[in-house]
Amino acid sequence: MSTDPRAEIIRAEGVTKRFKGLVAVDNVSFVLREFDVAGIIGSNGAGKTTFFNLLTGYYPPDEGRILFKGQDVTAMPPEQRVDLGMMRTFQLTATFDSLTVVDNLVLSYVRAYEKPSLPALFFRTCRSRRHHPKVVETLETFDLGHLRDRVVKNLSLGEKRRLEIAMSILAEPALLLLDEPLAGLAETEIRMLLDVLKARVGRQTILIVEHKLSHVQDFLQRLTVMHEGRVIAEGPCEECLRHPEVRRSYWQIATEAGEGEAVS
Ligand SMILES: Nc1ncnc2c1ncn2[C@@H]1O[C@H](COP(=O)(O)OP(=O)(O)OP(=O)(O)O)[C@@H](O)[C@H]1O
Repeated sequence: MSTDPRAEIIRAEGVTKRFKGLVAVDNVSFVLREFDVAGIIGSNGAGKTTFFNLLTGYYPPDEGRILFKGQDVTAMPPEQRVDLGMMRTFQLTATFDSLTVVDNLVLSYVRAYEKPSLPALFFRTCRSRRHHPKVVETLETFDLGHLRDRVVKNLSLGEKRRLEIAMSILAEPALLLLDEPLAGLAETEIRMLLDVLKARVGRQTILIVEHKLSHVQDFLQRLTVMHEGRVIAEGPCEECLRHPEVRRSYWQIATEAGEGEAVS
């Protein structure tokens, strides 16, 4: 029994997911508490994205269960989990590409705070919320002001990813899940995004799947390392990276992250 007084945000209990003969996630248990900022790493095919998909409801587990803020959500579809406060980004971005940047932010704001009917969302509410302080502040924080009226399909990958994360943070979800948020970004964009994420530490519960461990290591409080569907190490980053099985299975990424001495 844990003595940590912080509220539990998400708990996975012995979850397993099989694809035909392949066990993609193998009996994984995992807990995140309020304001934890945690990362999941693992080599290609380790099961990270499948585990994300189990947490967020894109797949039902074959075994085990998922609890969100104490509620069993194992059979709940993704959109209902979003309504409960679980928000994720994707490796490939998920934005409304035929709308402008500001209208994407407005949709995120309205969905999170006003929950209108769909026609109201598009025809009435949007225009009147373009100057809402939360929307304006988010444009500034994410350096999206100059792109405010740009149609999203004309943005670069980095700009789109920034927008997607801005949309998620604007909604202030109880749990923010980021699937490789830095993939495909230039160094300056990475630095900008990391500054925004660091500013959320202590204010938001965040789970990040990220290959570029060196970038996120200094603000992750906890790391979970997966290999062939299993959790092989969990705890503070340095401790995990010293773990013998991690050193065996994960040395390429650890080396990329500047951990060459520790794992050679
Ligand atoms: N829909 C699916 N159907 C069949 N097999 C799948 C499916 N999704 C994932 N897999 C397999 O499950 C295993 C885990 O994949 P997953 O994408 O979760 O790993 P990952 O750690 O996220 O890898 P990467 O870092 O390459 O994204 C892999 O062997 C993959 O081929």
